[in-house]
Amino acid sequence: MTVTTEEHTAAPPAAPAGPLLSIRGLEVSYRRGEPVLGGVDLDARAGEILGVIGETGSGKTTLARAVVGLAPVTAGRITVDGKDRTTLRGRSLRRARRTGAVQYMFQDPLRSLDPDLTVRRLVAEPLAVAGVPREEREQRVLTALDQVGLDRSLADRTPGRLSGGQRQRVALARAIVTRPRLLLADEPVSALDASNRNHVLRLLDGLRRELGLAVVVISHDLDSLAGVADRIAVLYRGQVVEQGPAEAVLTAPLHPYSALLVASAPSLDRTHRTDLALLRGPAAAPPAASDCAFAHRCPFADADCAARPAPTAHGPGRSAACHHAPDWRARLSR
Ligand SMILES: Nc1ncnc2c1ncn2[C@@H]1O[C@H](COP(=O)(O)OP(=O)(O)OP(=O)(O)O)[C@@H](O)[C@H]1O
Repeated sequence: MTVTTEEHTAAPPAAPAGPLLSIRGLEVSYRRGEPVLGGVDLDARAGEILGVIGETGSGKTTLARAVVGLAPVTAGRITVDGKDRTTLRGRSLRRARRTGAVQYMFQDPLRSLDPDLTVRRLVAEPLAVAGVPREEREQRVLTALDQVGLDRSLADRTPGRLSGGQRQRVALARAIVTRPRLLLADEPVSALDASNRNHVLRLLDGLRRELGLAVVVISHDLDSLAGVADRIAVLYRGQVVEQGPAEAVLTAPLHPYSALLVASAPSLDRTHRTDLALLRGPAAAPPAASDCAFAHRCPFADADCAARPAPTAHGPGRSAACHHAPDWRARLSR
């Protein structure tokens, strides 16, 4: 599949010195609830794919929604291209959304695409919202369809007459048609079969390279992030417990929870299969009151784990929030 950039002949904008997306100390609480995100720090650079992995309910969707101003941020700061988005309200928030510089691809394309609109209109909609002149829209729509490998002959179909993979491409075309700087893709392949999954992941890979996009791919499935993410952040109960280069996280996880995910992923486990029994086994006896999100499930928890572990650097761009990150692995072989 080719990803064309007919209209994007200009080189992608030079990558800014800092990250395109920067999240610091992000807290989100829904009304009367416990914080769903409790102090998240994350960065994504232009041209990079950041994978965010976590089990159901860990706060992945909330994280993406917070970036686009759809979740109640109670503390922290989110900047995109150096501009603070957490302070945007009312008209300035609507104006920022309309530009389409940050795009959020919803989890379920069947539910997020209006069933009565044709592909042409669905993809043109964000352009109309962004104020792109009508006469430019048709060409931009066709270019976006080409970019996601969707045959132009499908432009007059409605979502109900498309396959799951085609619908996901329509959602992707809608997301890139405004030439965003940042794309948040929420479970973009979870509803697809293996072949379509690979196509969509390759598309994301091509698009971020050719358009210089920062892409955040949210997934509960480590296998689908493995081939595409440059870096991976592991979310557990609203906290980033580990982040780092994908290869490092996947081959030598520093947090026991990441290790459990890696050892459980069918196509990933290479060396840690024997760890699984211990990692899945009964928790140690964590302190009665522990601020570590994982202590209640952790086979290595002890008195040290009463306090919440601060994310500690373990090399460039690598951190883990675990008191025992340096030593738990040694205990596996005992
Ligand atoms: N609008 C809301 N109001 C109240 N609670 C919410 C709301 N949206 C999400 N939550 C709660 O926040 C927590 C995190 O939900 P979120 O959807 O962010 O998790 P997730 O990791 O994306 O899960 P999944 O993989 O199942 O989509 C859950 O406990 C959920 O019930």
